[in-house]
Amino acid sequence: MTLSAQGLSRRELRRLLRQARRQLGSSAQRQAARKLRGQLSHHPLFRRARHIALYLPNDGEIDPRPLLEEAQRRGKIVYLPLLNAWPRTRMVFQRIEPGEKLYPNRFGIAEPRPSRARQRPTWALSLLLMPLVGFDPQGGRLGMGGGFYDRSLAFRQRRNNATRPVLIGLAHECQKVDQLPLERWDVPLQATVTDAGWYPEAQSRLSAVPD
Ligand SMILES: Nc1nc2c(c(=O)[nH]1)N(C=O)[C@@H](CNc1ccc(C(=O)N[C@@H](CCC(=O)O)C(=O)O)cc1)CN2
Ligand SMILES: Nc1ncnc2c1ncn2[C@@H]1O[C@H](COP(=O)(O)OP(=O)(O)OP(=O)(O)O)[C@@H](O)[C@H]1O
Repeated sequence: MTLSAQGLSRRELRRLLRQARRQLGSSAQRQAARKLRGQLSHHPLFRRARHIALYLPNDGEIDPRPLLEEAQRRGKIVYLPLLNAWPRTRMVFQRIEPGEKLYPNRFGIAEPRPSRARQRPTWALSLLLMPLVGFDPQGGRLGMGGGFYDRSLAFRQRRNNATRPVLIGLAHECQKVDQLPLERWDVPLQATVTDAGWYPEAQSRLSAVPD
């Protein structure tokens, strides 16, 4: 079942889709997280990426922690988003180590203590696995509304031949929408992966990755 976005504003879509993902119970969440790892962990995009950014789940988001642990086991370098104290609209990516102590940010999402030496510019990441509120099979993405990811990726608009990082959205199947209304600053995703599969479907067979 796919939700039709027709006639709905971004605000209304956010409310409906956040509600849908929050309604998933803890066993459904655990199963979705396991299936998500199954969808990605053997894929060349994941296997060949060395610098991978993920997130810690919030507000019913699909849980990428099994993938995060898999990446650490394989010796990859793992990054989490870190909100800047100033300007507050900026977000950077900072590497974390297994077992590192994390602290809640102003939204209650755990993040590492700021350390400039451990941050990597977004354009130098291999793979960015992004949280989202809604997606469409054409690469459209709807976020929480803060514009944090869009701003971090604005360099893509200026250099639209940039191949790094590969942008992949992670979501529950219930976050799929037929077609999202796009804004001028929206950066398209190369693919979205859910517990049920890849969108567009052909990406599941893709093997080339720039690094
Ligand atoms: N897991 C995760 N981490 C992330 C993001 C995300 O979407 N998911 N972000 C992606 O941008 C950034 C944080 N952005 C966020 C934006 C809004 C809210 C949020 O819960 N807003 C509440 C209002 C809370 C408040 O103002 O105190 C709400 O809208 O209900 C959370 C995170 C960085 N880290
Ligand atoms: N490149 C940018 N430069 C400046 N402002 C931006 C940029 N991208 C987005 N914004 C601002 O961020 C706000 C939120 O954008 P939008 O509703 O698209 O967020 P989102 O994609 O849902 O959130 P996120 O990117 O954090 O997941 C908008 O009001 C927009 O003005």
